[in-house]
Amino acid sequence: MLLGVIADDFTGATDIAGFLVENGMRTIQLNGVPETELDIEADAVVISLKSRSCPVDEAIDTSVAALNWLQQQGCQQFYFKYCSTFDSTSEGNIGPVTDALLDALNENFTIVCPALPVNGRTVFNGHLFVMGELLSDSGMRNHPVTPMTDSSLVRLMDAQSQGATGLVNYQTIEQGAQAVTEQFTAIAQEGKRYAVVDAFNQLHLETLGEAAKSLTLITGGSGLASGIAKNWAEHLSDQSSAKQSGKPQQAKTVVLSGSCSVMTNQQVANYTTKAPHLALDVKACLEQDDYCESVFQWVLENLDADFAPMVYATAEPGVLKAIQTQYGAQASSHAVEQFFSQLAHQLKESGVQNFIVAGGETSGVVTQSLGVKGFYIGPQIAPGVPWVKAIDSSLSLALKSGNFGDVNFFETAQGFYHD
Ligand SMILES: Nc1ncnc2c1ncn2[C@@H]1O[C@H](COP(=O)(O)OP(=O)(O)O)[C@@H](O)[C@H]1O
Ligand SMILES: O=C(O)[C@@H](O)C(=O)COP(=O)(O)O
Repeated sequence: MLLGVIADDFTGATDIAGFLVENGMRTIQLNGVPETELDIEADAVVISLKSRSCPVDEAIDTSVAALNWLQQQGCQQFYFKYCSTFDSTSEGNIGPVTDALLDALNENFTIVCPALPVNGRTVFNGHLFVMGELLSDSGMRNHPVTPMTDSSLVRLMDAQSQGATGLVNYQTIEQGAQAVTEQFTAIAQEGKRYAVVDAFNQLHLETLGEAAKSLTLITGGSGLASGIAKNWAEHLSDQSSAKQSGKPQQAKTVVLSGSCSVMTNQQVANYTTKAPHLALDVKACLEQDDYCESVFQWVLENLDADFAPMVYATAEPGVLKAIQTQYGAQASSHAVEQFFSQLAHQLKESGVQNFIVAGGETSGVVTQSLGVKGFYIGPQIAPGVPWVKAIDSSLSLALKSGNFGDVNFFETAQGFYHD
């Protein structure tokens, strides 16, 4: 095993796993740190955690446990994968986890690279942009769990971490990998532990990948994965069969959407014109014991429609705010997550095999309730969203990050089935 990835949520994990596979690495994704011995044949292993918004101590403990396991498997380089929109709570888990991983590895320097230009996430002079808008002006300012109101990565990292942060801007990156590596050394010599790196196109990421070759720990979004995978090219064998094992089969399918992101709102609105759909009643989730049972029955009645039935909690910012004011942000999001967890479990028991899920946190609870230990990575439905197939059952999942995919995503995903 060459590369070990620690991802802070489930959609984030499938996102980077998809890019590693696309770039020739045989990749397996595991849900949490395995408790038993696993016989794995892979170039890269991605461990998905649910550590983006949990308490800091828990995020540190699970991340370091994942690192230890990956070290035991012989991994030589480690990648802490977080969101391309740097999603973190006000206290922040990205800084503390980065510090803990550096300490555990006995290293004193790493980079901070959330850029994912193919999905409109770019970094310019240390500021993060989403589709051309500053992060703090984008839909991310209204995120239900991790609202992002600052776009300066240097400021965010300084506020969350123990060390100081430097910047490698695009002018240096455009001079090539050698110049970037020298800048890393200069920043480290100033006593800084992290360098935020600019990147607003694929070429920047390729240069950064080359420059990061000798770093033991890399932190970032999935964009840098292609550059990192290329560094391992000479060690890789044929990997087409691994991609084949991740393909979904024609089977009963359901769409579950627990994301309130801007793109998911558009995708849900579009899909309601084509497929049976049911909007979740958050009040009923919180107060009515038999609510899940009634939604479950509705799904069963609609499984034979041309397009899979969709249950969604997805709401526009105004509606979401009203719900959060009435019931509390934490209580309502917890109730919605618990609802999807229970519903997914019941649907699996009744024979549904394909789950298309929107939302990172939502994907986390659904995957856990389905009891899947790990995945083979299949074809990409959209950049950063591959179909994945359970290693221990016939379940297939499409775990979509809130803002990924185009408006037809739910429909497009169902076009990948084979008999
Ligand atoms: N209508 C709603 N009311 C309250 N909370 C909601 C609602 N819809 C979704 N949520 C919560 O918002 C969070 C969305 O996060 P997530 O699933 O990670 O989506 P994304 O990928 O868009 O960030 C989840 O915790 C979910 O339960
Ligand atoms: O990097 C990204 O944007 C994604 O991989 C990701 O982490 C998305 O998280 P959610 O928006 O919570 O799905």
